[in-house]
Amino acid sequence: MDEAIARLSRLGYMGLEDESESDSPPIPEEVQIEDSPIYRIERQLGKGGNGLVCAGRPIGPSTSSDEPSTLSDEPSTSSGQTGPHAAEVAVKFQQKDPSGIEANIPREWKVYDDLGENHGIPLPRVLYRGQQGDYNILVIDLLGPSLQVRLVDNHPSIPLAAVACVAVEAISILEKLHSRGYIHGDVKPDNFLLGPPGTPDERKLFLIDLGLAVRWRCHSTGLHVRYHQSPDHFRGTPLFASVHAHLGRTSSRRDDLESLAYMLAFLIRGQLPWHGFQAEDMLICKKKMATPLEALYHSCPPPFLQFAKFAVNLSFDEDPNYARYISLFRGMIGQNPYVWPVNADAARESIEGDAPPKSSLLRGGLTRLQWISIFQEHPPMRQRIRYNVDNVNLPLFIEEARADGMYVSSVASRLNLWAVVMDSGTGFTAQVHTISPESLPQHWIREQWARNYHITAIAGADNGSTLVVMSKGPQNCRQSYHVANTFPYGWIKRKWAGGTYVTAMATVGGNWVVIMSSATGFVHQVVEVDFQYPYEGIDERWKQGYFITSVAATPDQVAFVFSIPEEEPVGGPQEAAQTSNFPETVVAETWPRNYYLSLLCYSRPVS
Ligand SMILES: Nc1ncnc2c1ncn2[C@@H]1O[C@H](COP(=O)(O)OP(=O)(O)OP(=O)(O)O)[C@@H](O)[C@H]1O
Repeated sequence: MDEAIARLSRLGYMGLEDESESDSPPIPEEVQIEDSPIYRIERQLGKGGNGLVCAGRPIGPSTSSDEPSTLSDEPSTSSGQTGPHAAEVAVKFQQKDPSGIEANIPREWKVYDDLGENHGIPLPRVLYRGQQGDYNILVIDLLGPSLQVRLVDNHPSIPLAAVACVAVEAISILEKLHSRGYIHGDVKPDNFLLGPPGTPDERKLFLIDLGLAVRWRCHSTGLHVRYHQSPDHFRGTPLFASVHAHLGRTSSRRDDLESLAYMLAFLIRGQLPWHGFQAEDMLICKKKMATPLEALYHSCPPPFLQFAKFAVNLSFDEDPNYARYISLFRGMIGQNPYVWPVNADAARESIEGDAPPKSSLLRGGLTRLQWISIFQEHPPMRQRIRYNVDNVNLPLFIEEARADGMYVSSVASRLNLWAVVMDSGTGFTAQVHTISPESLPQHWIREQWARNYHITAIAGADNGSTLVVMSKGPQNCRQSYHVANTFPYGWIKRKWAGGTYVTAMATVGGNWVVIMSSATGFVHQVVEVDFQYPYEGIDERWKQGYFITSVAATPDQVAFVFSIPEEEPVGGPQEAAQTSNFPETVVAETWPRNYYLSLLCYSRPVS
């Protein structure tokens, strides 16, 4: 993904001062780019993470007699005259990359280019663009106030029907943008503007700011982009971003619609339950996931809740049923939409779609994670499993199974008792284990490393004690571990770059412990981190050929590591189960099919 377009921890509101302001070169008093007229910069219209937008008035003639080249079929709001009565334009200043490393063309320009002419989306027309001094400058149609200004800042209580008008128009605009292969990526009240006051467009809704727009459909193949998650990559405005955006998932059409659902709740309520943690985008994400939609839309007319349910339950590459969403609001707009400050043309245009609502909801508040077990097909072998084992009985069980030719393959902990999986198909030739009462037994691990043992399983108890299992064979490897109180994705990524992969993972007393090894037999690895069981991420990764090779969870967060093995593993696809009791009955059902428990993890339910 393009790093240059990521905007972390953005303020999200026009009017808040940006500390970097003083470092920016001064905005020119006059602008002339390419063959444009000379524009006098008159006043600031808004300020975003990407630059400054000002009103400009043409005061001198264009150096060319040609009309400005236009990129849209929308009616012009500029008259072509110069002087005090000439129509104003909006001038967007974006500072050039001082390092000169980034190509000096803002992403937004490329998106406008790609959309070409006659795109049919209500965006401001691009009149001119070019560079002057330290700035990339885009001259576009001047529009009117944003929804933030028109409906929130200047309107103590917005009629619900007016918000319904916004809903239908915004859904229709997003549908048009999506149909051109793009998603907006930053849906929020600041980015929807009404037309200029006093013009026929004054109640028409426009979308601005394509700075974070990305393609959801590949230009050349027409295929949906591939699913991926980079947990450290956030783009958008935290207040309105979808939970998938917070979690660093590849953007798709559902993200714009989920942001729109939050925007509508914001217009109705004037704030959102996660207001106040703007900088801490992961806290916002947690709060979003923990807030039932029924609470978010409490005492709102049902169409808003219904739309939000549709939006947050869309899967990654599902086609949104825009016509159906619009039809939800039709009854609210009433017979005479002209009384509202925003047109609702889309409510009249659309016809209701037929697709029934999905019955299985992907989200609706936090799920209580408990036992997560992963099963893998394997040529017939012996497997023995014990759970609720205390520190005294653990060595006895392990010795007994060892005497029968089995080694520990996986361990987990629940309520300070251990669960142990032992089987005859590990390929290990020797094994040792220890229970350390507090944190990681670093000294013991180093001793075993010196004896050519490697960490092959690890579990942590709530009381901080750690069970570490180290094994020999079938091949030697170098290992390193990392302990952190947040999921250490940055460290993992750095180690991936050095050719090592995650081979074991646990959480101990709230800390993540991750073990990475060389010579793993993996050729690629990705992670899936979520605040609930990531059904969709697991399915997508399985479809892409990955296998789950590690899993661990805190009470409210779960991380899966997926790997592509060097050699195709023997056996069929993996299976995963999520159960509140120890998965004994699942095991009883899978063993006769030669599916064996390969990974196990327990997450304390959230109380
Ligand atoms: N064509 C326009 N007419 C009138 N005002 C505009 C226009 N374009 C932008 N603005 C004002 O400037 C603000 C910032 O514009 P824009 O979102 O394009 O900039 P940005 O730097 O990409 O912002 P952000 O980081 O918030 O996305 C808008 O919220 C709006 O108030």
